[in-house]
Amino acid sequence: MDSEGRIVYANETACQNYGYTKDEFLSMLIYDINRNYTQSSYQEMWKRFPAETRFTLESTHFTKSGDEIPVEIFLNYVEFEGQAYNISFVLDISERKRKEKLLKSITQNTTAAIGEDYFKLLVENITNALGVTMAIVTECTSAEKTRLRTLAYYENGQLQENIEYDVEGTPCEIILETKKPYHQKRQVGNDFYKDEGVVGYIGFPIVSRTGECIGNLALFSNQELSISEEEIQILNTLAERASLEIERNAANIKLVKALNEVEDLKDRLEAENTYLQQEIKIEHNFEEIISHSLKFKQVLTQVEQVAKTDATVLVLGESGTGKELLSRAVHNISNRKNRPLVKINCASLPANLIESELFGHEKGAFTGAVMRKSGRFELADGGTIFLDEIGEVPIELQAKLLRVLQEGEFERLGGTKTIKVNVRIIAATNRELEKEVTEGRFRADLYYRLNVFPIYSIPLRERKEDIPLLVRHFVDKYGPLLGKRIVNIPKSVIRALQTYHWPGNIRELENVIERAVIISGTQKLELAGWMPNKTTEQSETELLSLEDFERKYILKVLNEVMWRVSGEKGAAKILGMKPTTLESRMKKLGIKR
Ligand SMILES: Nc1ncnc2c1ncn2[C@@H]1O[C@H](COP(=O)(O)OP(=O)(O)OP(=O)(O)O)[C@@H](O)[C@H]1O
Repeated sequence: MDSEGRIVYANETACQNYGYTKDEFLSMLIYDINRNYTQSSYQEMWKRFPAETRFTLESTHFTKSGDEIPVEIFLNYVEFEGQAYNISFVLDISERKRKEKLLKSITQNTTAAIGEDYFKLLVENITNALGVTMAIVTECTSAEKTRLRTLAYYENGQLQENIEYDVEGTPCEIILETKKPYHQKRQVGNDFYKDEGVVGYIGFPIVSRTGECIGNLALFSNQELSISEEEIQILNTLAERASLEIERNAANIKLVKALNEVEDLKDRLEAENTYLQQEIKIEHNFEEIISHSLKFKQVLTQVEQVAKTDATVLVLGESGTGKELLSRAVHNISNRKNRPLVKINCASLPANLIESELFGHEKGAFTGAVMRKSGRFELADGGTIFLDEIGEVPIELQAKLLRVLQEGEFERLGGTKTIKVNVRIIAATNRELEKEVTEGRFRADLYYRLNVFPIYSIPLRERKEDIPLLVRHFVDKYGPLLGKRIVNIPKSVIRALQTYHWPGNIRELENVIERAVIISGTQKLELAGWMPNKTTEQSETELLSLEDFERKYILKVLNEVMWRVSGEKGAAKILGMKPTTLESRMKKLGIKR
């Protein structure tokens, strides 16, 4: 064409593509096929000549049938016989434009998607838009960047299972090293891909905010893979977005983890709170361990010694001797005193419930487990657990208990997650554990683990010198509660109490005093009908000769039947002997009314 826009020559291909004959062309102006031009804009363009002799433009051309075709025009300035001409080579770029349009639409299609969904949509849309064989988005599995894991993988018209692979020798390796896009139009330098029939490759680095290459976006093609600058730019933008999504994913994982931790803590606090509220309702008087007997002082010294350590403590002794009181004292003067002391009475729960009480359970672990529940070990984390009546723990559960003692870990019932706790253990029992071990009811290994620091709680009958103090203590405790002011505790009362052998120990004494406070009519403590028959009774644990035992038993029966020897309700009948035999036996044993 010339400077006026007149077409002076058109070749065969132009005629074919535009649908005009050569003659028709020669009578046409450039504006007939390029409707974007006005006379002045054509002049503007022409002004670039002759300073620039060749340049490129993108525009659209119309065919004779009215189709608008996107074109790339390579303009060339020539002078011929004193005339200036522009020779344009026109390239139909419909296909490229179509792809670009599709690629642009990916940005729109994926704006709403996040995380994994974004990656999936991305590879699917890219594969379809560019007509490549497969597309992947990957992430490095470690800081060394030797392996990549796909976050989404699309091939053969569908999403594939994610894979992980070594980067060495793959084109992805080059991207990770250079942090730049890498394009192989028709010659992928990798045997593996060749085997797969891959010839074209283009990959883009996925770079984190800190400038690190954390993965890539890669396209593989079984045909030559030509790609325009614009397409490269779009793909780069998509890779940038992928980087944000990878970071969002990582942040999400952290967030979910943190949320779970918060949930766990919340559960624990709630459970701890409920537990502590129950505990507050239970009355404690551990501040006051009443004693001045030397023997008991030694016990208290032991309590002090062991409290400072984290050692497991086993408190042994008869019922009612103050084992729980001592256990609480250990906790209260230990470094864990500001964390809870969590108690569980192993005798008060059915065997199947002890496990879930101790270790907690997951939702649905058994019928009725409608919610996840933390166990007492979790509640006691950082504090102390008091396992009362440890001798009652079913043998099946003892191994699990041993594991907590040894490793500090366990799983919730129905759960697989191992929970680690830092709990100090205090166990108490009135059973002879050694005997339980020999008889196979208690695991030896658990016994040795528990028996690290045994403390023997002394029976009251072995420290009768404490009785006056204890009586005073309980009188002062119950007097105000019962609206009584008892000032005087007669020596005779104390003496009577001291002659009794107290099988129920301090708990029994406490009950007797409470009752005495109730029945005392004056400011003087009265035992009323409690003592007479029992004061002289022998200790149950005392071993007697057969003769002494016979005497004691006959006396007991005689007392029961008001000393009637013969008759239906007489002692002889109960003892299964003739009245005369009983009388002579009484005589021999020196039994008189
Ligand atoms: N030294 C003491 N001073 C004051 N009160 C005491 C003392 N020892 C025990 N008691 C009281 O006696 C009662 C029984 O004590 P505790 O429950 O500690 O005994 P235990 O040995 O754990 O009993 P069991 O084996 O039956 O569980 C509690 O009311 C406790 O407060």
